[in-house]
Amino acid sequence: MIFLVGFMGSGKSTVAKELGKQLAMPVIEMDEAIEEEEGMTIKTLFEKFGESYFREKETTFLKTIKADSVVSTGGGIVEREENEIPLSTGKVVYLQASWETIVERLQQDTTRPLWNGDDEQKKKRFENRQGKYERVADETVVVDGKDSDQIVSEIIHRLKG
Ligand SMILES: Nc1ncnc2c1ncn2[C@@H]1O[C@H](COP(=O)(O)OP(=O)(O)OP(=O)(O)O)[C@@H](O)[C@H]1O
Ligand SMILES: O=C(O)C1=C[C@@H](O)[C@@H](O)[C@H](O)C1
Ligand SMILES: [Mg+2]
Repeated sequence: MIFLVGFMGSGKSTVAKELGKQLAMPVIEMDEAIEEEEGMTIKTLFEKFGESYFREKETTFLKTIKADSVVSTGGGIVEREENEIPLSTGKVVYLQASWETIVERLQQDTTRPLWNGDDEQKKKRFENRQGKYERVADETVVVDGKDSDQIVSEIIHRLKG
């Protein structure tokens, strides 16, 4: 199992697709799976039931993953300490993006419920998460200025070595 972790916009979904292809492994997109299960977008889920409801679903879903796969986790997977147990059953790869890269990529985004409010609030969340991603990571790959092919090659190289 390979778990990709990182902040919103770090490229987990994009990289997971390519990595799955190259390693011939199935890809699990946690956000999409939860949206399917709940029959609504994450944005609506947050609006209707709040963040803690979503976190509950996220933890439950994470625990059910059994197949050897590339898992694109939600950006907030490190918000709950108990998620570290299922994460530790696989290799955790942290896609580390700078604040500037995240802002550039998500400038126009309106789909992510926690990508709202003022910049200071968003940056605080970003900074607060850094240590948490590092704590769960087996490998950290810096993604700034790299395309997804480069990132995928680097992940494969690291996991082999
Ligand atoms: N290496 C890259 N270089 C440039 N743009 C990228 C790269 N990887 C992803 N992107 C772009 O950045 C945006 C966010 O990428 P993506 O959805 O893969 O992030 P994510 O980590 O899955 O985010 P979330 O945690 O919110 O699901 C997308 O518009 C995507 O096309
Ligand atoms: O960073 C976060 O807390 C989130 C990231 C997304 O992947 C979604 O899981 C959701 O929007 C929450
Ligand atoms: Mg994603």
